[in-house]
Amino acid sequence: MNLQTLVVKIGTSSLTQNSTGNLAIATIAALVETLTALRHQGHRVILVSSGAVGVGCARLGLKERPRTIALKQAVAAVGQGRLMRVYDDLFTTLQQPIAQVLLTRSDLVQRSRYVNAYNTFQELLRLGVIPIVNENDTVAIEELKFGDNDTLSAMVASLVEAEWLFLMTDVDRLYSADPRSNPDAQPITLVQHLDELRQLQVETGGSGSNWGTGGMMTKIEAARIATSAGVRTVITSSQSPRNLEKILQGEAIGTHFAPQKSTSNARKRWLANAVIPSGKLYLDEGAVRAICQGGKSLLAAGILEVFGEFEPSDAVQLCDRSGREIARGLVNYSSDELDRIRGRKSDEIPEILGYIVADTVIHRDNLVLSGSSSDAPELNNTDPLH
Ligand SMILES: Nc1ncnc2c1ncn2[C@@H]1O[C@H](COP(=O)(O)OP(=O)(O)O)[C@@H](O)[C@H]1O
Ligand SMILES: N[C@@H](CCC(=O)OP(=O)(O)O)C(=O)O
Repeated sequence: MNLQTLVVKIGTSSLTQNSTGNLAIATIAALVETLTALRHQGHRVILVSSGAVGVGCARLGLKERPRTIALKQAVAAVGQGRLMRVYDDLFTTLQQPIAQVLLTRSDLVQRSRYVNAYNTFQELLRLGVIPIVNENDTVAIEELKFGDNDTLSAMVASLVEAEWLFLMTDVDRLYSADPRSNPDAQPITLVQHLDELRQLQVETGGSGSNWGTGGMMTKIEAARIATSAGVRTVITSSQSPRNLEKILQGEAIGTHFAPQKSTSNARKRWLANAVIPSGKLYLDEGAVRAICQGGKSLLAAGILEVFGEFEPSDAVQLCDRSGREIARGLVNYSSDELDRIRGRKSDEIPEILGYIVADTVIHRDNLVLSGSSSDAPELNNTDPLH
């Protein structure tokens, strides 16, 4: 059998009972059995588990999700420990070692911490451990949060170069609208490209339970991140974890999102998926063409407008005249400097600024196309991860 890296995400609505918020023990036990079986078959398995806030609420007798950030962070601290205790008891029964990995967005934004997280996951997987990942809710600050575990799981799948991301939830697949409120909603089984969902006018609604967050919206965003990193993504029911094995054997269960051609360059994957842009550059048609079709670096001459405040080495979005993002990259100049040199030739930079940092505003090595990063010509791979 083809041994693969699998990231499995399970949401609060599946881990807890909607009416009481208590743990759904049977679901968790079935999941633990399945993941252990997949491990024994030789697959490398990572579980991204929500539930800290939900379990914390149940433990403290709170009847709804906390609304203030401080309360949510406190409740998550109560719930995370209990959740891990349950997982450890069940996995230990099957002699399967696990590890707790708590991440915040800032752990992936900074390149050195991203590489460090990558190395830690590789060691855990090499040791045969199933890492159980959650957002570090207790310390995550608003601007540096994943905010939902669908996004977190997609970023983890991209980080570890997984073959599969399974988003296990309380519906069996994606529908054209929320099946709870629309009995006529049509099931969607295969999405070759996310543009199809726009054409089908899929409604993503809110969460189906009192405890889940984001509903289908965050799952589709997760599918976008994962598939653009080359990870096949499946939305499937948490009620039948054994289905994961059937899906791996080729059965068409759930909604499948086909992987897109992705860059093999790990640094570019980090740039495309993990960094948070601090600004935006609007480019003229010539610059858009040079970047999208020619695989060229960005020069100051092609920049029309500069938005946001940023420093050299920060990430920015590159947009065409209409504001559509075409690429992301790490700048050689600050926003103040770019405001002064935009639209000007590179040989004019020393005269305008009194110095020159680089001929390019963004070198092609630090640039990745949005959507299908693979369109950019591949470069020599000098990345420490490869
Ligand atoms: N188009 C759709 N197709 C399927 N489910 C949808 C759709 N739009 C909204 N939903 C709702 O999304 C819910 C799952 O999201 P959520 O409660 O956030 O789950 P989780 O806790 O697993 O992340 C479903 O119960 C369903 O009611
Ligand atoms: N980190 C949070 C999970 C937030 C979240 O995304 O929840 P869900 O939509 O149920 O996957 C927790 O453990 O409660």
